[in-house]
This record gives sequence, structure tokens and C-alpha cells, in this order.
Amino acid sequence: MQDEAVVLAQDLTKHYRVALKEESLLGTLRHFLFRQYRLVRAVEGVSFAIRRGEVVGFLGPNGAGKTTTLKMLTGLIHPTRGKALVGGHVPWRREKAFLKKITLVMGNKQQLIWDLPAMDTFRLNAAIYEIPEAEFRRRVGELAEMLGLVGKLHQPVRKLSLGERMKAELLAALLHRPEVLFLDEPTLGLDVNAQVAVRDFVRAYNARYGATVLLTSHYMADIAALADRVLVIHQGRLLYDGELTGLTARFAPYREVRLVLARPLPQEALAPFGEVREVEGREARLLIPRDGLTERVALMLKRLPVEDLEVKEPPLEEVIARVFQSPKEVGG
Ligand SMILES: Nc1ncnc2c1ncn2[C@@H]1O[C@H](COP(=O)(O)OP(=O)(O)OP(=O)(O)O)[C@@H](O)[C@H]1O
Repeated sequence: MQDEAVVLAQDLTKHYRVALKEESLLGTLRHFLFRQYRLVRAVEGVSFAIRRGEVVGFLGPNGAGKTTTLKMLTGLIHPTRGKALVGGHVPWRREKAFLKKITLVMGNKQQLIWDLPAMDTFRLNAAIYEIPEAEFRRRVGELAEMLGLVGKLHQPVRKLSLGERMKAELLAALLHRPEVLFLDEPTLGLDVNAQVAVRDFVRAYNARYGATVLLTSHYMADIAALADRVLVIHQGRLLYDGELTGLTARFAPYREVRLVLARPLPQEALAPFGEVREVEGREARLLIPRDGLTERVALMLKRLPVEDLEVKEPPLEEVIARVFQSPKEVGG
């Protein structure tokens, strides 16, 4: 199993030492003389393996340790403890062959030069990655086509829309045709159409080149659309590694049932069938445990004046919120 892993993390750990500083003048003086530190356990003993061609979502609330993990896997920072192998390389050695295999895209950072056309930055990247001219042209053409950027690459970057800029960032980051993509919030701040376009592109790129993708996003729709498997991190620790559907089953072992009744009923009449979340006129919303769902639904149809009934998965956002409320689970 592990020999086909293209990204491997073993007990990966990063602690930051942050200097404590008091606000007062005396505090500043004390700070210089007897500096005190606080330890931030940004990432603590994280282990996982990602196979070639997999698209894995990396979920966690703010400050959970996602960016720190990506920084270690791309070799931007050294871990405090633990091992990592990406494409067979130790990331923090930053070997040239390693850098040619990976890319890191951060939604809140840009590499394109603001006042120059995106094409100029692409040329710079082509020189750094030693891409021959003909191949360079072919790749720019192909990626621009996939991203819907044809005709947008010769005007200054500042004249592009936010969505176009993000797409051009992706193009710049993929020119050297990396095997492993680390995408940190690639759809941050984009409108819904641009989010979908970026998402579709990542899927198409993965399918065409068999690239491996590790992706963080605050938009659950991104994760749901792209990733079959998710890693969930909370307070630096890995809570869950497994299928997205398994996440719902494990952390939200219930379904949402929406009812339309022939006539309004009081809450007490519905309570025996599940946890009543909402009653409004003839409509009601209940949470019912997955175990025994069929029996309860059958009973409702028999005993209540049901006109319409719908069984739904709880929203992913709600599931994730539950995960972070109960940070003790581990598994996959
Ligand atoms: N250079 C640093 N020095 C000190 N502490 C840091 C540093 N970088 C990150 N941290 C801390 O490490 C923890 C993890 O941060 P990280 O940026 O990895 O989280 P994240 O999951 O990416 O969060 P977000 O979704 O907000 O980007 C946080 O408590 C953060 O404040």
C-alpha cells in the first residue's frame, strides 16, 4: 500500500515557539531581559498516505493546522518531528527534482506580477523550470483552453477579474506539469460561477494528467464535488481519514425527514417519531436516527395524515460542525 503512496506523512509534527510580550514599558523591558515563550502545537503527530491520482480534501476549522501541514509537505518549513515523502523526496531538502514534481497554490497569495501580463510571469516560470519554447506554447494553449482564459493573457493582471486572476494563477502553477498539487483555498473569495469553474478545472486536470491533489477549502461544495476522501484535522490532530460519505455516517448518524401534512398537527403528535426541529403550519422537519429509519417512516405514513415525505442527508456544513464539537473520534 505505502509503496504506491505519492504523499506520505508519518507522525508529522510542528510546534511553534511564540514569544509572550506584555504591553507596558516595563513589560517590554522584561521581554528583552527574560523572554518567555508559549508553545503552539500547530500540527501534532499527523500520519496519512495518498495514492497517485487521488483527490483528497483537507478539512478543519481556522487554525487547525492545514496550512502548516501543506507547508511541511512542500518543504517551506521543517517539521519539529516526523517524516514526509512526496514523490519519493524529503520535501524540506527542496531538491530540484522535487520542485519540478509539485506545486503549491494559495488562494490568499499571488505569484503573478500585478502590472505585467500573465504571459510574462508564465515565461519566467518556463525559464525557471527549463521548459522548451514549443512545449511552453503548447502547454499555455492547452491550459488556457481548459481554463477559459484564451485572449486574457496579454493584458496586465490588474485588469483581470478575481476569477480570471485565480485561473491565471493556476495556469502559472501548473506550467511545469507537476504530479502533485497542493491547493490551499483555491476558490477563496470567488463568486459561485468562478468557484464552479475552478472546481471543474481541477477535476479535468486530475482526469487528464492523473495528478494527485490535496485540497483545502472552506466551501463544502468544493470538497463534495472533488474529493472522495477527506482528512479532518482539528487542533493539530487528525480526527478522521476516510470517505466523505463515511464522515456523514460517523458524525451525523441521523437523517432529516421533511413532512407535508394534510392538516396542522401539534409538536407532541410528531415527537414519538423523532427529534422535532421545526413545525410550521402543515410542514414539519424531524431528525431520525439512521438505525430504524425505515420502520419509523413506515409508522409515520400509517399513523399521520402525510401528504408528502422527503428523507435527506443533513447538510455537510452541519456534519462538519458536529465533528469539531466532538474532537475525540479517530478512524476511517
Ligand atoms: N509562523 C507561525 N508562528 C507561530 N504560530 C503559527 C505560525 N503559523 C501558524 N501558527 C499557528 O499554528 C496554528 C495552525 O495554523 P495554520 O495556519 O496551519 O491553520 P489552518 O488550518 O491553515 O487555518 P486557516 O484555515 O485559518 O488558514 C494556529 O494556531 C496558528 O496561529
